[in-house]
Amino acid sequence: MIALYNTEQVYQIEKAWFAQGHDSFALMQQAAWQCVQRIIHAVQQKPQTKRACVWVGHGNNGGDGWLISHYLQKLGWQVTTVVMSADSLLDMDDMLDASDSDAHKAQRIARQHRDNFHVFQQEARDALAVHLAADVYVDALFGIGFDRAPTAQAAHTIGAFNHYAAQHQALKVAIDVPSGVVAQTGQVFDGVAIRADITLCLVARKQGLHTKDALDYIGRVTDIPLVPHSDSVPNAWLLSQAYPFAARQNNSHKGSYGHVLIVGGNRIDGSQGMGGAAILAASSAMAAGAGKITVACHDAFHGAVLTSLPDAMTLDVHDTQGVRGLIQSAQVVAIGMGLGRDATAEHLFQAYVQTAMEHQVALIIDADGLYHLATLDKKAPDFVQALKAYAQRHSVRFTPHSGEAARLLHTEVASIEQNRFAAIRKCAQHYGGDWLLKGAGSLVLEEDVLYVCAVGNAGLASAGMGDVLSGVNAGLMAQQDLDTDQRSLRQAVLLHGMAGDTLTQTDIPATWRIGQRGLQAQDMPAVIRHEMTTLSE
Ligand SMILES: NC(=O)C1=CN([C@@H]2O[C@H](COP(=O)(O)OP(=O)(O)OC[C@H]3O[C@@H](n4cnc5c(N)ncnc54)[C@H](O)[C@@H]3O)[C@@H](O)[C@H]2O)[C@@H](O)CC1
Repeated sequence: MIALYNTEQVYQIEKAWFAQGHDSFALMQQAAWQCVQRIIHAVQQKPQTKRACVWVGHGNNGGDGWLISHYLQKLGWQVTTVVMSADSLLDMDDMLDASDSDAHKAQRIARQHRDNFHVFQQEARDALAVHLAADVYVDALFGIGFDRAPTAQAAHTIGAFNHYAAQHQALKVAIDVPSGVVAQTGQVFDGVAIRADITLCLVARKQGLHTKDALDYIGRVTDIPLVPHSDSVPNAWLLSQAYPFAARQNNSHKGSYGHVLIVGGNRIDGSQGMGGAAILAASSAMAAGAGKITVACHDAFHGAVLTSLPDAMTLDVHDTQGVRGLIQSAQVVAIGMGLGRDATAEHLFQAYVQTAMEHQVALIIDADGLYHLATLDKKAPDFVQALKAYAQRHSVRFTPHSGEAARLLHTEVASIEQNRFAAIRKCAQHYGGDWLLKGAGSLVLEEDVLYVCAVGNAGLASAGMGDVLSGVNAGLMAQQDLDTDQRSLRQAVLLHGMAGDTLTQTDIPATWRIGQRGLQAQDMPAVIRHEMTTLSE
């Protein structure tokens, strides 16, 4: 797994390196030289490619850019350097002094050899355009220092970079982080960021590159580690490879693979029903290998459940005595998918979770279950505290998207989206247990270790996909013969994402292939089964 770092950690790694006596400007030179090597490698199929347009900002990322301009120039490339703002320009008559920043040293070196650059001005953008023909566009405007909404100047420069790079069909190479992407969080403000083909990530892989908006801007990421830092503990890990499954014992029976109880699929009188949520969860739990499934849903949906999944048993979700009895014999209760949000559903949720805790049954709380949990956090804090204490000793998984997480933390969705890494940690601190924060580049916090999921695609953004994920989660958790990793929350998230990717790949048999648009939750269970098989071979 690739280690992911937050920006403070990256600055810390650099600081520790300098504290050992290494020179910071030497590191910048090394960074720039290695970037140049990667750029040359990227265009090796087109040896005639020797025109670059390098856009530089005023921080150290810009320093990298000045040196990249200089080195490419030395290698015989035709280079145009575009400076974001005249404020960062040095007076070349001033002598170099000891207090010169690395970025200034870099600029000085580049300009001493060839004092030729253009300052970007939005008003004079068309006049500049004649100088901007190039095969490679290098983005050295901002790196990890970019931490807020862009100023007008920054936004105009980023916009112009994207515009002219597209006009010249240039390869777009971002140095360290595409400018406009916040390396800490993956956030992009109002779509203003460089759309890179390649991101050359310096020192350590930034956590924000793999989640949220960043996924649309990073292109292919290549690491340039520069300094050894294996002793630094990463903030998160990038998940891309599921664990293989062990073969089943010959001498086993359905009881060996666990009993999943799905509690959801309710219908509130006078409103629409949500039986499909329970059906999707149950089919997916079965596809993930659970031994037995019972679906506790509104009895209006029992026929539909049995039609689509004859292997399941059904029970009325309002039959509290019956459901409580079944909870005792289940390995896992997955509760909330289409459970409804009225007072009766809230009462059922609290009663069933209470019973699961009394009988030490593993829990997955999703969808309307999370809605009730947020309400009970205010209304019945003792219950929520008891669940938190229970989650310290037993497996409890919470699987919100940003909206549900916002409700659970009694805040706005925007504040979750601003920093999903912080939000998932807050959720776990408040409620205990293991967490999945769904969305592009889903985050998983399991046993206090943070992961970012690198599989899955926008096709999974459709109704019912969360129910499928809860089912996969429950199905894996129920199988006691599997080891901890194979039953883990991260394994469920990977399986779900991999199934989505398989369905939308272009190089698979036509019978399986579905595009991202139109991919349906009901397409998933069969492919989840296929992924399980692939992982078992
Ligand atoms: N010597 C070193 O420490 C090394 C640093 N390196 C480079 O240095 C970069 C980090 O440099 P810096 O810390 O100087 O940061 P940056 O160069 O990323 O940007 C810092 C500047 O951007 C401004 N800024 C931040 N957000 C803004 C916004 N929204 N709109 C407009 N201006 C904004 C800041 O006020 C600051 O002036 C790395 O990403 C990497 O590219 C590499 O050269 C490796 C070695």
